[in-house]
Amino acid sequence: MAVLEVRGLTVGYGDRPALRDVSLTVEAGQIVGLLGPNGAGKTTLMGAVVGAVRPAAGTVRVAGVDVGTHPRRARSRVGYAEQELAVFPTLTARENVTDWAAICGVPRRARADAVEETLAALLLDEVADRQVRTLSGGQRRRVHCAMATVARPPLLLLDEPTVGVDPATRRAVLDHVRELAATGTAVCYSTHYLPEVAALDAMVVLLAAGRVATRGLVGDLLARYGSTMVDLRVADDEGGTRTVSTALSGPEALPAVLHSLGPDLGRLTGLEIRHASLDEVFDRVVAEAREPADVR
Ligand SMILES: Nc1ncnc2c1ncn2[C@@H]1O[C@H](COP(=O)(O)OP(=O)(O)OP(=O)(O)O)[C@@H](O)[C@H]1O
Repeated sequence: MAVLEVRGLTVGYGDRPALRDVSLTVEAGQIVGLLGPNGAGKTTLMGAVVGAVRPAAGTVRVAGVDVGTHPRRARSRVGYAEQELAVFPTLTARENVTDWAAICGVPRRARADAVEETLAALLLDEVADRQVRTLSGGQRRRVHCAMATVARPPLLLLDEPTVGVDPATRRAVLDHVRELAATGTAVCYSTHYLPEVAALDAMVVLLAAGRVATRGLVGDLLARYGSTMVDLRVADDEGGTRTVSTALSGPEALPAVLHSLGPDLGRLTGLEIRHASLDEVFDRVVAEAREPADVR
């Protein structure tokens, strides 16, 4: 079942388009990784899903409820951790999460268990009784994330939830997201860290300049756009080496690639042929999606 259904969504800020004819669905239990360079429209899309941004065209439905016509009912089905932290600094971590659970309608008898489970999942139990203003940036972000997930909403929107967190915490956030998806939560997860999307085995929706540039599972995208790369290591004047990376269409193209080094060919110290990384695929798709008029 589609928990989030976005159809033909177009949003502008003044006369500046931020989203153009974007459609996507997130099914129950599915994780969609929303990727795209700065300004691609990821936050705007989430804003439209929670009814904070009014579209110029298109529709958004959450669990079958139209955001345009029933914004409150739709909003009550969404847990949203926006990019900006929204935590009460003088309340403890536990109080923040408990109060939010109450606001979201988690019944009183189930509240304490839901709060403790969520705090534990995000490795916050040891700091749960400290005022949030005394916590580190990464801990605060986890409290913010816990507030979005504590009510187990049908749809979870996480906007760059791992910014500034350490590797152990990142793993905890990813595990928590995976567990929620396994119990049927539909997740829309925006990030600039491509390995996270791969670790979540998410369906990638890549936005560029307000449009869906491509979509697919990570493996499919690598197969579709991934090329063979050659890294040429060339000695520089300072006694070090620099690496020149180029896409290689096939073995027969290698002489031409070497030739392109010109006089530097005599300084070649090594070469390696490898598959393109996810980052290189991402750069290529974004570059191909960008229209001349979009370059600013
Ligand atoms: N409140 C606003 N008023 C005017 N323009 C805005 C506003 N919010 C966003 N924009 C513009 O809309 C476009 C999309 O911005 P958005 O924040 O949705 O991108 P993003 O993909 O989330 O970027 P980032 O990766 O930097 O978070 C950008 O060109 C941005 O400058």
